[in-house]
Amino acid sequence: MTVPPILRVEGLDVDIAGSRILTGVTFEVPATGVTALLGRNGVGKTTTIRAVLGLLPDGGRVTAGRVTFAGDDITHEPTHRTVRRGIGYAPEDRGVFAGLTVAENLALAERPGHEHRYDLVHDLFPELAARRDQRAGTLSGGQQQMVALARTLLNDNTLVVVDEPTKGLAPRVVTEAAEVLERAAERVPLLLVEQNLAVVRRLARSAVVLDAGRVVHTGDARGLLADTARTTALLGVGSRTDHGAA
Ligand SMILES: Nc1ncnc2c1ncn2[C@@H]1O[C@H](COP(=O)(O)OP(=O)(O)OP(=O)(O)O)[C@@H](O)[C@H]1O
Repeated sequence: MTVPPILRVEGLDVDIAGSRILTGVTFEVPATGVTALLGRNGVGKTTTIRAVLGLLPDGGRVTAGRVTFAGDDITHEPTHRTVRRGIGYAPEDRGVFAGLTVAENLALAERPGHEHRYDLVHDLFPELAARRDQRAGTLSGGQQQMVALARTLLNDNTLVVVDEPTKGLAPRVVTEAAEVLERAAERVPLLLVEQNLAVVRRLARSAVVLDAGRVVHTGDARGLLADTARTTALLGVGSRTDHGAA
């Protein structure tokens, strides 16, 4: 029996401030494993995620197409309702409250009516348990990324969206982040925006590639990355490559 995708994006057009940013974006996220959303800088990866979550900036709107989550149309739904359906989101800027402790940052993410998986979070991130009373603003970038991920795993989400989790991290920390993402993906499907191709190679089963606001490739991630010429053509030589995910 084929398991239906957890997320389906069909023919999505998005305008921001009168400019067309996404055109006919169509892809599916399987209900298990990691799906990588790839592409050069500025091609529309974050906009795609934000459109799914109802988080487009002022002046941004979905002008055509449909987003379906677990079989339900969520296209024009407010973010709080979409999130309550079970989508966790770790944004690119991590969204950590610097003045609050680790424990307070986690508590803020608790969603009424959901089971809170502190057992899972402390198992995946023992360091956060040890640093529970430390202000989040004094954590390293890698530790703040852990807080952002931990918040998405605390509630029993059925999809977690992670935007550039390894950006700006030292190679050793990238490896740690990749390990945590790999373990998280055993529990919940991930839609992952990632420019470090070693991380993508390690984690992703399928890949969606955007270029200039359009999908230019969907399919098996490792097959794509094994084809150097195609990878270079689609992602450019400027993509961060094989640092720190081994
Ligand atoms: N608030 C906004 N106002 C105007 N244009 C925007 C806004 N947000 C995004 N854009 C434009 O939309 C396009 C896609 O941006 P987006 O951030 O989605 O790309 P990206 O693939 O995530 O890039 P990066 O890898 O640099 O994060 C860019 O041309 C960007 O300038």
